[in-house]
Amino acid sequence: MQWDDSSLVRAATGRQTDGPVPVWFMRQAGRSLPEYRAVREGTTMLESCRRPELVAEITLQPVRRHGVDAAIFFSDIMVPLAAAGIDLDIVPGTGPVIAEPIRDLAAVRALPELDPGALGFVTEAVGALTEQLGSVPLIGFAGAPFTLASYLVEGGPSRDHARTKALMAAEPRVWAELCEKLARMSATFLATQAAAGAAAVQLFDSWVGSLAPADYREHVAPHSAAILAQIGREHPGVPRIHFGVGTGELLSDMAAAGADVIGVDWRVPLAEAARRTGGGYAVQGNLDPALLGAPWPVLAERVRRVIRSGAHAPGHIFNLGHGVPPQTDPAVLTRIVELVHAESAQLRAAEQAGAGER
Ligand SMILES: Cc1c2[nH]c(c1CCC(=O)O)Cc1[nH]c(c(CCC(=O)O)c1C)Cc1[nH]c(c(CCC(=O)O)c1C)Cc1[nH]c(c(C)c1CCC(=O)O)C2
Repeated sequence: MQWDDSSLVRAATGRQTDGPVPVWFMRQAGRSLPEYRAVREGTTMLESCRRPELVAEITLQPVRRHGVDAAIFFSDIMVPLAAAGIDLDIVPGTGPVIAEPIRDLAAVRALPELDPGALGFVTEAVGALTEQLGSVPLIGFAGAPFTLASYLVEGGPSRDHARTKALMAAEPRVWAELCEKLARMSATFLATQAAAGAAAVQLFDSWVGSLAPADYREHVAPHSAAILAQIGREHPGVPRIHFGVGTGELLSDMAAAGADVIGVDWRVPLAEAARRTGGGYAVQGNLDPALLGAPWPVLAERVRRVIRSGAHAPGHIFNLGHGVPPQTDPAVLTRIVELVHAESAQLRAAEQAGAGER
């Protein structure tokens, strides 16, 4: 495939070269960029996601500006649910809001299925993008069932996911049926992107870190695994990144669910994440986004620390530990890309030579 030799796909599949570590940022497209705010003006989030030309433009903006090694498809984890006909909105400053929260079997059974034909706008945008991106790989993505279910059950964003966890514990069969439906929608969304040319995919289980490992294994992992397995079967050349926040205790289970790359937030050093997942997985991360406002010398040293730690995994994709905060000065992101490109090969080699001596 066209992107097999890209630094991103090589790092993701255990074929990292001795060249620079690939770098991209979660939420690299978005409100930190003035050019994003300009083109989004007057168009709602969901409507923006349905316009292929706008999606392509927004996806390309951070690639042009920062020189990152991958684009991430501009969309949202809620887009396939909206395309299926679930009544929801994405409210600026709040996040996804569901008109009628899903809290019982009848509501789960009444949820529509996603017709792949309803995702024509995705196919069109990904197709246009893969042409315009040339050698730069496009990352497709979807939300994982737990994170999607949390929005559906709570009705909107939530800090503790209390209703979601209560439903999972008290009504395991309702929960399973809900997650099976969501897994089918996300798998369709991901497979559509991969079929149209995405070079890699990321499954976002952003809020799953609120679960204990036993609950994750019993009630969540099988559903995420079904999505990752379908991509592995249908698109064997497309590496799968599996990411969540606060997942230090879940990393090995999230890797075992069928990932090629384990996404790590800032709480666990990458070398430790590699150890917890048995040393066989590439890692992605994990600069603390809170440090983007720190003075450059401080930030630069943290960037170097992340690169050294990532050298202990078979592959490393540099990223933040979570998304770019909207107030970020975009010039700082460009500077990080330059630093990773200029210094990572040497830092990695030195770290690996040092590890060999110990
Ligand atoms: C939990 C989640 C959502 N959406 C997403 C996740 C998982 C990633 C994560 O953990 O952050 C995934 C997502 N959402 C968006 C992307 C696009 C690509 C990129 O990363 O650059 C991706 C990968 C665009 C977006 N999705 C959203 C925006 C902001 C909308 C705007 O600009 O008006 C963008 C650029 C809206 C959204 N959608 C969601 C939230 C929490 C928000 C923010 C609400 C707000 O603060 O306004 C749900």
